[in-house]
Amino acid sequence: MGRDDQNEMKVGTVNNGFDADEKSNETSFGIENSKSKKSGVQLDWKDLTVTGSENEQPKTILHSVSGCAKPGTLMAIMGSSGAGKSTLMNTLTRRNINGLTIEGKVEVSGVSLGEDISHISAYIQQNDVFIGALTVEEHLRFHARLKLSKKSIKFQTEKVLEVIRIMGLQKCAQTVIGTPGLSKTISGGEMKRLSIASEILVDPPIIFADEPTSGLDSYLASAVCQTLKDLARNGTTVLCTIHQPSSEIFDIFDTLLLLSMGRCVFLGPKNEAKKFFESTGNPCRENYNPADHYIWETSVLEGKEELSRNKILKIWDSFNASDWKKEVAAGQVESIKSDPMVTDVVDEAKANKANWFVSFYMLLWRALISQYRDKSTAGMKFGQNIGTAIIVGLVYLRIPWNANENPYDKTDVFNINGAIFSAVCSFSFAYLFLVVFSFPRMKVVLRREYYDGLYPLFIAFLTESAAGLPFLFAMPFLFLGIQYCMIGLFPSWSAFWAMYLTCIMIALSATGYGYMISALAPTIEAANAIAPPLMVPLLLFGGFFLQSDSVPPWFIWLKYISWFYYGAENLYVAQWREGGYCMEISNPIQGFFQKFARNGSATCPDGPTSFDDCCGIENSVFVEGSVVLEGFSYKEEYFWRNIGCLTCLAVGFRLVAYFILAFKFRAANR
Ligand SMILES: Nc1ncnc2c1ncn2[C@@H]1O[C@H](COP(=O)(O)OP(=O)(O)OP(=O)(O)O)[C@@H](O)[C@H]1O
Repeated sequence: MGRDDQNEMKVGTVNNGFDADEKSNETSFGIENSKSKKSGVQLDWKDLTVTGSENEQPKTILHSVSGCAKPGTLMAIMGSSGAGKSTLMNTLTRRNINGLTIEGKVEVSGVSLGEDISHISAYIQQNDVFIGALTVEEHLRFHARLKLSKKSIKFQTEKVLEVIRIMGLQKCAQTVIGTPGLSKTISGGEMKRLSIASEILVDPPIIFADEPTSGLDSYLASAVCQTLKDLARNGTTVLCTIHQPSSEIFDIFDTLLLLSMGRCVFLGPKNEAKKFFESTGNPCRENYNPADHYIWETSVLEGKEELSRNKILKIWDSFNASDWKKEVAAGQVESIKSDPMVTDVVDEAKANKANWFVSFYMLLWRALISQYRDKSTAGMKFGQNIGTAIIVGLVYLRIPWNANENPYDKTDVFNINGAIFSAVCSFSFAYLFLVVFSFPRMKVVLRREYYDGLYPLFIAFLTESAAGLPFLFAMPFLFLGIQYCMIGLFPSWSAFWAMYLTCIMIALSATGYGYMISALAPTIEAANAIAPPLMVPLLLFGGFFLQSDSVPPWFIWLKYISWFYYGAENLYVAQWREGGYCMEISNPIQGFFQKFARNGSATCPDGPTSFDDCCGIENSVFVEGSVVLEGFSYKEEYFWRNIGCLTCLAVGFRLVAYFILAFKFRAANR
């Protein structure tokens, strides 16, 4: 069978038709039985022993668990809390296994896939994770573009509409998903259905569902399980952990895997479990929910721990000696011959994944939509910038500079330097805090999508940085414009553009540092706590508070990674390289000597005039801006060197941030 045929078959798994053998799917969301079932794959796990550690002592979580799940069946994985359900699911899907030692084999139709199992399976996790700003349909389109990238847009669109119909999401297709706790969201049931919809877009041969009914009412829980059953009926192998299902929901499942104390105490057809428990001397009472009975009988009861453990071990022994166990072993033998179709499906899934360009485009699209829709945050960022500019402007308010009518005087020099210092500080803090929560905030989504193989990490990082650029370019323009009007900075276009370029570079460096902190911090609270102490040393050694020469030698390196150091020098240079100020001289003799001492540097901008008539102010001399720069040891010729250094910082901080993220998201942390 060619790949296209296989694909046609997979795509055609949902069509109009109804299998009379099956129970009516009146509560499902509407997957109808396929006329042509896909061939499907079998999942086997053999002698899985999983060891973790507790109080630095090794702890066996799963004890030689074996089993198989056949195509076309819906398996319930049940057990009391702590029985090992999630560990088994994680081991099978190769997720969240950091710190665990795993022995044994997991095979898909006889092929050991390792981490590639993610290409052939879908994992519907317990917590639904979405970017809240997207609508239901946009979210599915995003997934379709990344997972079915090699298919035409028409195909992707049809697939999206199909899963919307299958999962009964038509009513909320255009509704924004929302963020729990922050904004109005679609309902819990709709979220769960959307999670399933995003996973079945590619029609995976295996579906793992971890507690898909948690938090749903009985009708929705039953509908979700029936939907999984319908997917199974069409040839998918479905495994589902479930907690205390009602008898109606339990009835939907085909097979039961019961875990207790990390041991498989039953695996077989659901209806046979009753016989098995009877055979162990623990029959289920009439009219009692069998699922509750099985869990109760295999739970370690408080106050009767020893008794319960002995009983569970007896049940385990009975199962190991039973025909059901033999059947499991026999079922596994069938799949020992590897099926080459499995590697074809994996290759096809990999080939269908988006390339870097499409991934970048889609992630950028999603990030920009999120920014655009999140009006309150965008408004806050905008308001914070404008507000800061106005406050600094009001504090240092001054009529614009004019060579003849309103030249700077000594107080203006002091104020303007203060204003520039305040601007660099407020600017830096504002931009750093603009991005410092990025990764803790998107960590959950990023983690899930990256480990699902949806896109490479560096693309996610690049788009996160790129999405903020319009803001980074626009805001300094507005900020500087306001400052220019209110503070009366030196009014020349060359000074303005030099300041604008420097402000952009400061913003890029500060955001780079922000991304670094963001990548380091595990939570939003941690990012909030560590950002100021990590920024203050750069501010202190940036040259405002300590002259460069007096920086202690062991802190000297801090100066070189401080954007304050390069940025402030450039802003002062831009302000003072063209202008100057008028200094009143109360004593003409003192003025003469000052002028003489400066070797003629105190002159009027319009040419030499008498020192007592500078800039139209009597008894004053014009002091060139270079004198102000000299006071700070700033040099005009360092302007481009500083821009170069700021560029290195902006890139360098981002690279460090990326490497921190890559370390956190390494394969061993899956
Ligand atoms: N990484 C780990 N290191 C050490 N012990 C672990 C680790 N992961 C899980 N455990 C322990 O293994 C046991 C089984 O955990 P698991 O989460 O698989 O149970 P569960 O059946 O899914 O429980 P629940 O229904 O409450 O989610 C628990 O006692 C748990 O504390």
